[in-house]
Order: sequence, then structure tokens, then C-alpha cells
Amino acid sequence: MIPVIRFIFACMKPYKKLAMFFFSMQLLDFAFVSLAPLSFKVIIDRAIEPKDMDAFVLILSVLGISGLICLSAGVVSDFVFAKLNALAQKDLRTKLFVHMQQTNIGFFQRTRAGELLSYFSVDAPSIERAMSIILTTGLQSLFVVAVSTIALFYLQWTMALAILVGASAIFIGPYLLGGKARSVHSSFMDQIGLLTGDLQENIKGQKVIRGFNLQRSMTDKFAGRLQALFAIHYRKNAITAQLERIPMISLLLINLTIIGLGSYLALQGHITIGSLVAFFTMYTSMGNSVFNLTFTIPVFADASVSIDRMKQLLDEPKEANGSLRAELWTDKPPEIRFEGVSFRYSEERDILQQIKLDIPSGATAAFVGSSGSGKSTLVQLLLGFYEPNEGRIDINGKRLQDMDRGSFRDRIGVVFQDNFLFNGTIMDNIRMSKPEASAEEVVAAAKEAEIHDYIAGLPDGYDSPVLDEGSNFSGGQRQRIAIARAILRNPPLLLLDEATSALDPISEASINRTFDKLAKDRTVVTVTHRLSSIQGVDRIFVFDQGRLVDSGTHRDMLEAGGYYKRLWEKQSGLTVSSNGQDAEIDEERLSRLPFFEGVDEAVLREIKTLFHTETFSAGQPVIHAGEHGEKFYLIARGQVEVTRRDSASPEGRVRLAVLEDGDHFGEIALLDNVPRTAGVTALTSCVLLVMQRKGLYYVLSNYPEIDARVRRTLKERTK
Ligand SMILES: Nc1ncnc2c1ncn2[C@@H]1O[C@H](COP(=O)(O)OP(=O)(O)OP(=O)(O)O)[C@@H](O)[C@H]1O
Repeated sequence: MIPVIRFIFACMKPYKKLAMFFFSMQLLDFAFVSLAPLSFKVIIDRAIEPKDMDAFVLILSVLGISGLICLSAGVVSDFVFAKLNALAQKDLRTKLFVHMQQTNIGFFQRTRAGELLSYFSVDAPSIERAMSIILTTGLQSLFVVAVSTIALFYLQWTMALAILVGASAIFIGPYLLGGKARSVHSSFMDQIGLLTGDLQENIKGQKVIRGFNLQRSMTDKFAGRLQALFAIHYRKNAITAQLERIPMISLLLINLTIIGLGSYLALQGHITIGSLVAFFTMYTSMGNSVFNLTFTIPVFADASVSIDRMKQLLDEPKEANGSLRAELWTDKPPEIRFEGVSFRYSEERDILQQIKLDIPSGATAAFVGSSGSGKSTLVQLLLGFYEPNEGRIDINGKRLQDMDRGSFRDRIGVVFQDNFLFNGTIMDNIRMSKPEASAEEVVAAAKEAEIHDYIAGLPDGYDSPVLDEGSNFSGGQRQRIAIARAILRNPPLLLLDEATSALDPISEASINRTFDKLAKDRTVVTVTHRLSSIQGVDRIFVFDQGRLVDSGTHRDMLEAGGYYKRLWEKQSGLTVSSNGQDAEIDEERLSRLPFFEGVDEAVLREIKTLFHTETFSAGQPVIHAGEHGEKFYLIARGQVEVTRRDSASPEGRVRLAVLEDGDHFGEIALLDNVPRTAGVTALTSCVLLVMQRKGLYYVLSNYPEIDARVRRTLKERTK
């Protein structure tokens, strides 16, 4: 109880004067409510029994006037409290929100959004309820009980003593059950958090759920969650009812005792009728107050759990911050140096190992490598989202860790793969990177990002609303708005993390030309898996499983023939038409597929014609697990995700791999004539070269040597 009261008083601390006024008004109100029953003694003993009309009028007038004053004070206190409580809620929510803006970004990756929302939707209201019940009904009841106890002793001390003994029994039950109530309530809140998290995920993941036909498994999972909630909800309700019921029973027993004892004392002439009536009235009013007090017990239990939960959030460490301001390098694009940087998200494994690289001031650099090799993590380290576990990152010779994150990020323009658009207008969304920008500057940035014509063509132009995280725009349009947002800043450091992945080839080429123009006089770091777009950059860094395995210019690394060359060969030989609707593979690239290695060029020319193109938009399923394998796929452009159903995982599936430009899939089910064991979904818009079963069978039946090789390759793969 004490921590809850302390917390409530801490909430009112900034409003001391208002709180003092509230308590004074309440005091008047309470005084009248608790002392009014005594008037019976005065009226009966001084007016009714002696039949004194003057005394009667006087007593009634005093009672009426003081009642009016005190009740008016009560009404005023209601208004004051309404304001006090709303202010406290506002402060609490602000505190939570501000803290969330400052916590380490890893916190958001560890905690599901639904659980975070429940701090605002469940815990804050629970504290509001506690504050309102404890400071009004609770305080009033406590006051009435205290004053009534004194008055009862004054009226008849033996009966008062009997009440006091009985009243203490009222609180024993709740005291004993208190610990259990707290733990049950805490589990209930945890379950609510999980349920909200599931719901949030379900709403956001509807496309994937429909695409993979996961409605059934999602419903089953939700039913499981509801069942767990039901079990704890039932226990919570039962224990709350017990907390309220036990005092009611005790109260009833005391009532019976008082009626018996009081009547006996009056019968024996130990007390006057006036005292007896006043005693009963006072006792009834006290009983009601005790009864009301018992209702505050579950409220205390709820609030103390919510306070603990909020404390956990408020104890989350803030993002590290230094004091060096980035104005130090305003005149010069930054030089970036990673010196022996290692990093891990958790103790399990190093995501980056001993990375050492140097990007000169004003240079363009690209981070490339297979999916999961750590490229985006490097960008996040560069943004100061995380601290390296070993080594240091220097910006213009100054340790990034020592820099003030805010001023540093003010000088960065960043475009992520998934860019978030906020509710508001297009203008708001672009302008948020530079709030003071004029409308003309916003339009210029949109023109550079090649989205101006589209926006200008909308009925409301730049004032068109952005709804539901931008779902009223295509992936490409969202990306361009995000690019315009980054360009508007005119930043000395531009970070592009798969910034063009959602665009079609024409748009990608033209945006890349824009980026080339923008690269002048700034340092640009691009993360991409598409090597064709970074041939001209000054330095390419190639990563594999968290290590830097190759670096240099495109030409140097091709000549050196290392990891980069292999990546390049995987992606080359595949062309996509400028409208992104048709793809082609050349014979040389075909011969590098394990099946067709060493096959005659004439045969390859024939095989080539058996491919056709299929396109998929982000989120669209390519293969459903369990369906019959009819096609073999080669990714000409885009990224797909290979997943297996798994009811134990929160998403209902686990990711097995991410495949990208130059990778192929689908041949095992096709050749073995077995159902697909995994599902494949497009992560970005994809252009796939597809060979139908009959095409492949035609090749295999006409060219036995290919058939033998394919079988061999398959055997090796499925070993
Ligand atoms: N917040 C995180 N918590 C734990 N592990 C993470 C987190 N983010 C990424 N990882 C893991 O770190 C590794 C590197 O991920 P990262 O996103 O940096 O790779 P990437 O090279 O950018 O991949 P892609 O090209 O697919 O985006 C992956 O194994 C990934 O699972």
C-alpha cells in the first residue's frame, strides 16, 4: 500500500498548491459527512425529548448552513480533483513516452509493440483508477472511520471497543490474501500484454497470414492465448471477489453484535435513546465507509503491479550519449573508420567480427554480401543505435561513442529498406527531416527523388493524407517519399540501406543516378545486395558471416578473383527489361547453374528459351508449403524468404533462408515429384525466371548427361 500512496503523492508533487486546495476542500466535505450523525443525539436529547421548538429550529438551521458550505466544498473538490488526476495522467504518459524515445533501440526489438502499448492502455488507466478511488472514496472513508471511532468512544465506549475489535478482523482476510492477489494480478497483466502483442502482430501480419493460409493456426494460437488468459482472469476475479466478500461477512457479524449489545444497554438505562440512535447512525455510516475501504484493496493490488511494470520500463537504460557535438565536422563530409569493431546483439554469437575499414571524407562506399552477413548492423552501429562490444568507430578522427547522438544524426540522411510513413500529409512526411524547410525546398527534394510528378497529380497534391503507415501508396512510392525526406536534409553523410530495393528497374536506375549526383561533396554509404548498382563506387566492402572478406574497387576485386567475383558471377548474365516485366538469362550464366555446367552452347541456347518470367510484389507468396512442385525458379531480381511452418514460433513460421539476385529454388520438389516442404514469399518486388516441369523434363529426356548431373547434384544437396 505504501508504495502506491507514495507514487500517487509523487504524481501530485508538481501541483502542490492545487493538491493542498483539494485536500482542504475535501476536509470540509468529510467533516460534515462524518459528524452529521451526531446531530441525532443533539436533536433527540435537546429538542425532541424536551419538546423545545426553538432549539429544534436553531439546530436544524446550523445543520443546514454548515451542510451547504461543506457540500459546496465537496463539489469544488470534485472539479479540482478531476484536473489533478488528468494532469497526473498526462505527466505519467509523457514520462513513459519520453523515456521510450530515449531508450536503447534494442529494447524495441526485444519487446513486442503490443506489450509496450499496454503500459499506456492498461497500466496508466489502472493508476488513474487507483488515484481516483484512493483519494476520494478511500480518503473519505478513512476520515469517516477515524472521526466515527472517536465519536463512538465518546458516545459509548464499551460498544465502541467491541466495534474496534470486530473491525480489525475485517482487514485480516484481505491482509492474508494480499500477496496472492498481487501475484495473480501481475500474471493477469502479463497475459494481457501477450494478448495485445498477438493482436497487434495479427493485424500487421494480415497479408502474410492470408498468403500462407495461416488463419486457422493463428486462430488456434489465439484460442490458446485466450485460454491462458481465461484461467488467470478467473483466478483474478475470484480473488477480488474474496477480498470484497470477507469484510462484508465480518461487517454483518459486527452489526448483529452491536444491535444486541446496544439494545441491551439502552434497556438497562446505561445510555439515552438519543445516544443509541446517534450511535447506530454513526456506526452505520462508519460501516459504509469500512465497506468502501475494502473496495480500495483490489485497487491497491492492481495499481502496485502497474507501478512495478512502469518502473521496469522507466529503468530501461537510456541510449548512450556523448557530449562532443557534430558541428565539429560541418565543413567537411565525414571520414569514417572502423577499428577492430566486433558486435553482438546477445551473448550467443558475434554478428560482426574485428571489422577494420576506412571510408575517406567525401567517398562513396558500398557494403555488400550475402543476406545476414551483418551489413545493416554496420549501418546501425554507424547511426549510434548500438555500441560496439570491441573496437571503435571514428568519425573525422573522433570516437562516435563520445559524440552527442542528436547533433550527429542531424547531419545524416538515412533511407532504410522499410521506411515508415507517419499519419499526416505527404508534406508532413517529407518535411519531418527538416521542419523549418519551405514548401519549395520540399518540392525540390521530391523532384530529386522523382516522386514530385506523382504527388502533384494527386487531387490534394502534397496535402494528400498518408494513411495507416503509408498503405495507401505503393512500396516504391513510399520509398521515394523516404528518399525525398533524406535528400531534404542535404546531409554531409548519406546512408542508404537497401534504399532502392522496392523499386522497379527503371526507377532504380533513375534513383541511382540521383544518388550519384547527390554523392558530390558528401560521404555516401550504400548497403545493397545488387552489385550492378555499385560498380562505380570508390570502395566496396564485402561481408560474409560478420567478417570483412574482400574490399576494393569493382574492377580490382574482379581481377583479384575472390569472394566478390563469385558474387558478381552469380548476379551477372541476368537481365531485366526496363519495365521490370521480362527477364533473360544468357548462356554463359546458364552454364554456371550446377545442372548445366559444361553443356554445349547450342543446347544452352535451347534451354534458355524454356524460361519465362513471373513477377511478384513484396509480401506475395511464390510457393505454398505442401503444394506440388511444378516449377523451378531463378531470381533475376529481388529477394525472397524461404520459411517453414512452425506453430511454436510467434509468427507461425520460421525463416530458413533469404535468397536474392542469382539464387535459384524449387528444383528439389520438382524433380523428386514431392510436395514442397517450405513456403517462399517475395520480400521485395521480384522478377523470377521460371522453368515449368515439362520444360525441365524435356531437357532431361533429350540430354541424358544433364539428367545424370542433375540427379547427382540433387543427391548431394539432399544428403
Ligand atoms: N535486433 C537484432 N537482434 C538479434 N539479432 C539480429 C538483430 N538484427 C539482426 N540480427 C542478426 O544479425 C545478423 C546480421 O543481420 P543484418 O541485418 O545486419 O544482415 P544483412 O547483411 O544486412 O542482411 P540483409 O541483407 O538480409 O538485410 C543476422 O543473423 C540477423 O539475424
